[in-house]
Amino acid sequence: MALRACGFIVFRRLVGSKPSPSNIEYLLLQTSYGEHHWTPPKGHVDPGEDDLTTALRETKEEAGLGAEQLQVIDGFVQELRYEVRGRPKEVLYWLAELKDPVTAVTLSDEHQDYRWAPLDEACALAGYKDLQDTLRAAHRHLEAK
Ligand SMILES: Nc1nc2c(ncn2[C@@H]2O[C@H](COP(=O)(O)OP(=O)(O)OP(=O)(O)OP(=O)(O)OC[C@H]3O[C@@H](n4cnc5c(=O)[nH]c(N)nc54)[C@H](O)[C@@H]3O)[C@@H](O)[C@H]2O)c(=O)[nH]1
Repeated sequence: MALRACGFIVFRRLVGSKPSPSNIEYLLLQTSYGEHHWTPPKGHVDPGEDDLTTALRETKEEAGLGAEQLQVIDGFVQELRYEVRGRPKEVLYWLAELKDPVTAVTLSDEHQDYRWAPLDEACALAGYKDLQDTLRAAHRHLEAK
């Protein structure tokens, strides 16, 4: 059976700026283990847990951002499929805006750094083409709104 993880592409709009896609920054977290790769907050689905509940729980655990601080954006969810140590993995990402853009991010031991990055920088940090495509799809979704 495939590993399954769920998370949120969290974005914020810069303070004092007009609502425009060019003023958007995406949150990426850098793991404190392995290759120190960067991803949005996400993690494995616990047995019996609903996918969206996992995404919210992991975002709280890994970034300190709770459901009350996030506005989930309608009509966006993306599924990534890749292999981890020879096993297939599925990752579902929803999209959410941090309501108060100056809210502090609080990391857990799983991550050593975080970055609020505009689209191009976020894609450069993400590295993986499927995650880059997902970030770009999220950006297009926000531009179209
Ligand atoms: N010491 C140690 N401990 C680890 C390690 N590994 C895990 N732990 C432990 O597990 C806990 C994490 O538990 P959760 O938070 O619930 O899970 P996730 O958030 O799902 O986190 P993971 O890190 O398991 O999974 P991925 O992010 O998926 O990375 C796995 C590999 O997939 C590649 N990869 C990553 N992203 C993409 C992508 O978007 N696209 C593509 N194409 N490829 C991608 C990349 O090659 C990467 O190396 C930690 O607390 C540790 O205890 C490790 O290497 N060393």
